[in-house]
Amino acid sequence: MPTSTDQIALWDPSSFRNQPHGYVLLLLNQQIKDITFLKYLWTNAKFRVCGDGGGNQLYDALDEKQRGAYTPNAICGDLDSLRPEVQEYYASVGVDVVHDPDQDSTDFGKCLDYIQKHYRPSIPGKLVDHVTIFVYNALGGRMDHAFHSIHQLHLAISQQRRKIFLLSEEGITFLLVKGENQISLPKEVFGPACGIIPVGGPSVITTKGLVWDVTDWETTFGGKVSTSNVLNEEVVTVFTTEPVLFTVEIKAAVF
Ligand SMILES: Nc1ncnc2c1ncn2[C@@H]1O[C@H](COP(=O)(O)OP(=O)(O)OP(=O)(O)O)[C@@H](O)[C@H]1O
Ligand SMILES: Cc1ncc(C[n+]2csc(CCO)c2C)c(N)n1
Repeated sequence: MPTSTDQIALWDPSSFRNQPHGYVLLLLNQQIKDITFLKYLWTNAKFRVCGDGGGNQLYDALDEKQRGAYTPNAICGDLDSLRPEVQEYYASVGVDVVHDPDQDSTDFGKCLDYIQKHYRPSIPGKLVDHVTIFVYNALGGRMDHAFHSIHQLHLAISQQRRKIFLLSEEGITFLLVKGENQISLPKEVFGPACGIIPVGGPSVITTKGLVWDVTDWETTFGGKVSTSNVLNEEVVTVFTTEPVLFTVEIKAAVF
């Protein structure tokens, strides 16, 4: 869940740049396109987990000299993708390698369970009531995996203590909740292109801060969907009757 004040859900997708109480970085199994971006995310994160073959991707993206500076807290999954030499290396440097053979749940889900069990966000003198998780490389590969990632965003709404952002070098995607959402989108980080996608079924939305704003606009697949929209302000407000996906480009200059 986002931070909320008086029923307004507040979203800060640029918090991967610097977050006072830290965030969790979850690395999935897709090729790392830009290691500079991953290193940037890594440095600001407080806790890092790889989903199964995500461990191979990390291992392969770094040379021997750099590898020791980028060791995750854990690698979790059914471990059918993690190569033996990669597993051996990370186990030997103290990474918690967790094998869960269950074939009714995904490595992504197993990683979220691990994070819930092992990571408590903290900030001195302040109550932190949710965990922010940036998931790197959750979209854009196999379509069933991409939809599973979107499914995890829906699960996170009912699991109120979790706020998940799916991000890559290209953009960031997250699920807006029913009601009013206020999204902070600094223009040096995001844009111009964005979209609002009714992944959970028909919804009625009202927006403020976009070039093509809409009012009481029914959105549904087969009806109308706002893609190729453009940011017009640094704070965008979306009122929605059902959860809808918000997606926005990240500027390469950020990292
Ligand atoms: N091509 C991809 N696109 C998007 N996400 C991916 C892709 N490949 C893997 N993932 C994510 O990374 C996690 C770990 O991937 P890995 O390939 O190790 O899993 P897997 O258990 O072998 O997958 P499966 O059995 O579904 O093929 C997956 O649970 C999935 O969330
Ligand atoms: C209805 C149904 N569909 C697919 C799977 C397969 N499956 C889902 S998660 C998972 C593990 C992937 O690492 C596997 C193999 C299932 N069990 N039940």
